[in-house]
Amino acid sequence: KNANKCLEKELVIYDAAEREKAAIERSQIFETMSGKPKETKVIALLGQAGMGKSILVKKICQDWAKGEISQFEFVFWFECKRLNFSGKRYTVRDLLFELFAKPQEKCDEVFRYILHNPEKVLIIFDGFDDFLDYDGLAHCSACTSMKEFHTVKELFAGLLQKKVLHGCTMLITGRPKGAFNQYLFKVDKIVEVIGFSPQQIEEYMTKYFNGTPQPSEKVKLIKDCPFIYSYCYCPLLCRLVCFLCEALHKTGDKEFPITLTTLYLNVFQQKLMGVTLKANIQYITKLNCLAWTGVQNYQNVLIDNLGSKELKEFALKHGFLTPFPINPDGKNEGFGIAFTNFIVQNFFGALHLTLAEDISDKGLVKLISLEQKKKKTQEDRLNTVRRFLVGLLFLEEDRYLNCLSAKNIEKIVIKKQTAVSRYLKKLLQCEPNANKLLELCHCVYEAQDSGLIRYVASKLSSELSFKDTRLNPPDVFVLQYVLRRANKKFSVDLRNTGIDLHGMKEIVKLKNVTSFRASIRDTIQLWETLQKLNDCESLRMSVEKYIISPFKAKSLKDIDAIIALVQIHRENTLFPCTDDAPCNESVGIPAVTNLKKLEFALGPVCGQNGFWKLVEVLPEFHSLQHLDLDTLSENKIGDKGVEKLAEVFPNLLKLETLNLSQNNITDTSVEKLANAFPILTSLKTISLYNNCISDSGAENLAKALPLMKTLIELDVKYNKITDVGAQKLTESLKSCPQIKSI
Ligand SMILES: Nc1ncnc2c1ncn2[C@@H]1O[C@H](COP(=O)(O)OP(=O)(O)OP(=O)(O)O)[C@@H](O)[C@H]1O
Repeated sequence: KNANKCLEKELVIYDAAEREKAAIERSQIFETMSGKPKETKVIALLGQAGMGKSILVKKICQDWAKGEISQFEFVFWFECKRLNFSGKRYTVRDLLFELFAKPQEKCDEVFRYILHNPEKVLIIFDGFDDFLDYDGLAHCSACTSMKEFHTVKELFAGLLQKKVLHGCTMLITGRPKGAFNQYLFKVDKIVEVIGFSPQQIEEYMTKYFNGTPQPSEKVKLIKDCPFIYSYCYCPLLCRLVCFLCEALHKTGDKEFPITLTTLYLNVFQQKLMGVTLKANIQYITKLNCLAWTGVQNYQNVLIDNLGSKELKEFALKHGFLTPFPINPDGKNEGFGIAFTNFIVQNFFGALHLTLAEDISDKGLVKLISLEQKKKKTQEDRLNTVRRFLVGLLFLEEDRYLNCLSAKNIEKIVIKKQTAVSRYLKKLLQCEPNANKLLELCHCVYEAQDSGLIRYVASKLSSELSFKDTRLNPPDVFVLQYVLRRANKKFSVDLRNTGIDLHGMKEIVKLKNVTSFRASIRDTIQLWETLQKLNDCESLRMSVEKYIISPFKAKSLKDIDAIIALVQIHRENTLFPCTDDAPCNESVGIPAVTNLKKLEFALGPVCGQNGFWKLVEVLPEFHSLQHLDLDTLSENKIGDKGVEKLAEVFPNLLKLETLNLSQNNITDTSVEKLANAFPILTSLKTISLYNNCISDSGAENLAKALPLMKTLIELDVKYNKITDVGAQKLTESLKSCPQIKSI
C-alpha cells in the first residue's frame, strides 16, 4: 500500500556520540523486536558492499553452534546467489533439507518438530542483492502449503509474507538502497554493519602482518597514505590494502599508490604477475564486458555460461571470478560463477568503458552521468565504476592501458578524458547537491589533474551543506583535499553526516574553513579530545569557528546538548585560567554568545519540561534576536514557563521577534509578561496567537503597549478576547504610532 513510501526508507545517520550508544553486540541482533510475539520476525542486516555482512552471518552461525544464541534450535543458512539456478520446484521441507542440510536421521520427526516450533527456527538469506529475480516478493503468489511444490521465489515469498513457517525468524542481508530496499516495510528490525573503527583497522593490520618481516613498517607505510588508509574502514578494502602492502614489501617497493584506481591497478598487476598481458587480452576484454553488463544490471553473478573454458580458467586462476556450488538441475553444472567482489567487478567495468572502441566519448558521459533519472534506490551503484573510470582516463603512465588493448587506444583515451573532464566541470554550473558534490570530489581526486582540481575548487559555493548526507572517511578526505586547494573561504555544515572526530578535525583545521556547524555533542567531544592532546591551537580554532545559529531544538536531547554547551561556556572548562591567560580575558564560547535565532519545537508532550530546562540557559544568549517558542509544534509551555521567561528578559536586550503562540498562556501570566515586555528595547514583533488570553489579559497588554517603543506588530488572534478587551487595545493604540498591526 505504501510502496512509494518504502522506497524512501533510509538508514538513520547517527552522529558519533549517538553511534556509540546505538552500537549492539552480535548477540543483541535477535533481541526484542516490534511485531506480535508469535509472528514471523524479519531482520534486515544492511551494509555497503564489502562491509562484512557475509562474514558476520558466518560468525552468527558459529555463535549458534557454540550454544550462544540458544533461542534457536535450528539455523538454516542460504546464500542467495546459490538459489538462482534452481529452476526446479521444491516443498518447504525440500528447501530446508535438500537445499541446506538434511538431518542424519528421523527426517520426518525433525520436520514435524520444526512445524510445531517455528519460533525456534532461524532462516538466513545472505546476499539478497545476488538474487536475480527479486521483484514482487511481497505481493506475488507465494507458497501457502507445506506439501505442494514451489519455485524458490515462491517459497521465499511465502516466508516473507508470513504464510509458511509462521513464527520463525528471518535474517536477510543486503546493501542499503539495494534490491531489498523495496521490502523494508516488511521488516521488524534493521541493523546496519558499518565497518571497522580505527582500533579495529589497527587490530586487523596487526593480525594480518603478524609473523611477517617488519610488520610495523608495513602499517606505517599504509598510514602514511591517508587516503588509502581512509578506505580501510571497509573490511574488504582493508584486506586488499594489506595484500598489496605485503606484495610491495616483498619487491622492496616503498611507494604506495595514492588513489583508489592506482591501488587496484597495483593489485591487478600483482594478480597477473608473470603473465604476458598481450597473450591474454581476449580474456581481459571479455571479462571487462561481462563486468560492465553486470554493473549496469546490478548483478555480480554471471548467468550465462562464460563460453570459453580457457576464459574461465584464466579468471579463476587469478582470482577475478569465484565459483560457488549450486544445486545441479540438469541444465546447469554443479557450480555457478561470480565476480570475486564488487571492487574487481567495478574495476573491470571501468576498464571496459575506458578501452571499448564502440563507446563514444559522448556515449560514455551519458553512461556515467550523475544526472540520470535512475531509481533513487540505485543511485550509488555507479560511484565506484565512475571513480575508477576517471582514474584510468587520467593515468599519467598509460603504457599499461595500451598493454590491455589489442589496438593503440591513446587517441580514444584522450577523447574520452576530454569529454569526462568537460562533463565534470559542467556539473558545477548549477549548484550540485551534497551527494553529487562528494562524487565530483572523488572523481577529481582520482584524476589527480591539477588543472581540474583548481577549476572545481574555484567554482565551489562558499556555503557548503552536507546536512543529512553520510560522510565516510574517504568522503571527508577528498572533500578536504579539494577545499584545501580553493582560494576562498567556506562555511561547512556537517550536521547529521555521521562524520567521525578525526574527519571533523581535518575539515575544521583548514584555514579557509572559517565557520562550521556540527552536532553539539560531537563538537564537545572533539574539543575534549583536543584538550587531552594538548593541541591548544586546533582547540582554539575549532571553538572560534563553531556556530549553532539558527538552532532548532526538536527533542530533549537537543536541549541537553545546548545546556552542555552553555555549561562549558559558563564554567570556562576548555580554557582554564592561567597566569598567561587570566579569567577576565576569557571570551567563552562564541557559538553561545553569537546565537541569533532559537527555535523550540518539542511539541505538547515534552514542551513544558524542555522549556523549563532551556529557560535556565537563555540568559547566556545575549545576541538572541529571534526566539520562536511555537515553531508550529504546540509546545504548551504554560503560565509558569512564561513567567520564568519574563524573568530572563533583562538578558535578552537584542530580542526583536518573540513567538509565544500555542503555549496555553492565560491571563495569570500575561500580567507579568506585559510588565516585562518594555524591558525588551529592541522588540518589534510579538505573537501570542492561539492562547487562552481574555479581556483582563488584553487590558494588561494594552497598558504595556505605549511603553514598547519599538513594537510594530502584535498577534493575539484566536484567544478569548471579546469587544471589551479589543476596545482597550484599540484605545491604547492611539499612543503607539509605530505599531502597524494588531
Ligand atoms: N569482521 C571481519 N574481520 C576480518 N575481515 C573481515 C571482517 N568482515 C569482513 N572482512 C573481510 O572483508 C571481506 C568482505 O566481507 P563480506 O564478504 O562479508 O562483505 P559483504 O558485506 O557480504 O559484501 P557484499 O555486499 O559485497 O556481499 C571478507 O572477505 C573479509 O576478508
